[in-house]
Amino acid sequence: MQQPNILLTGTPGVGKTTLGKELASRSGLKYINVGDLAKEGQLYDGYDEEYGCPILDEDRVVDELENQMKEGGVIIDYHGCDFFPERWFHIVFVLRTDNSVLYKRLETR
Ligand SMILES: Nc1ncnc2c1ncn2[C@@H]1O[C@H](COP(=O)(O)OP(=O)(O)O)[C@@H](O)[C@H]1O
Repeated sequence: MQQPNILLTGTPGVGKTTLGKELASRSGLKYINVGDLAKEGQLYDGYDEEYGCPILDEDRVVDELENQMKEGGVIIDYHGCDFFPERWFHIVFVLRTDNSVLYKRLETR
């Protein structure tokens, strides 16, 4: 039977990376941080001057991940989710935390 694909999404600082890595180490599933993947492969399409960050090339990210997602057993970590094909995931977790907690966490970034 194919192993599940899991999406962990939610606002930055909410705990996706922490949970994703822990889950991967306990389950043997593969953890993929989309931000890191984009950085490694330079999967960008321009630069956002307003936010001061590169713009993710969503189509190239999807192409890059397609084969692994077909195989299964992948935990995806990303704060966005609207550009991922729905068919990829067996379950989606939207992590949430109190805004005051989040604020303190993001202050240190
Ligand atoms: N369940 C948790 N309880 C307390 N602190 C947490 C928890 N999950 C994550 N953190 C802390 O919050 C910060 C942000 O977590 P991180 O996993 O990097 O979030 P994200 O990947 O969503 O940006 C880190 O300092 C981490 O140690």
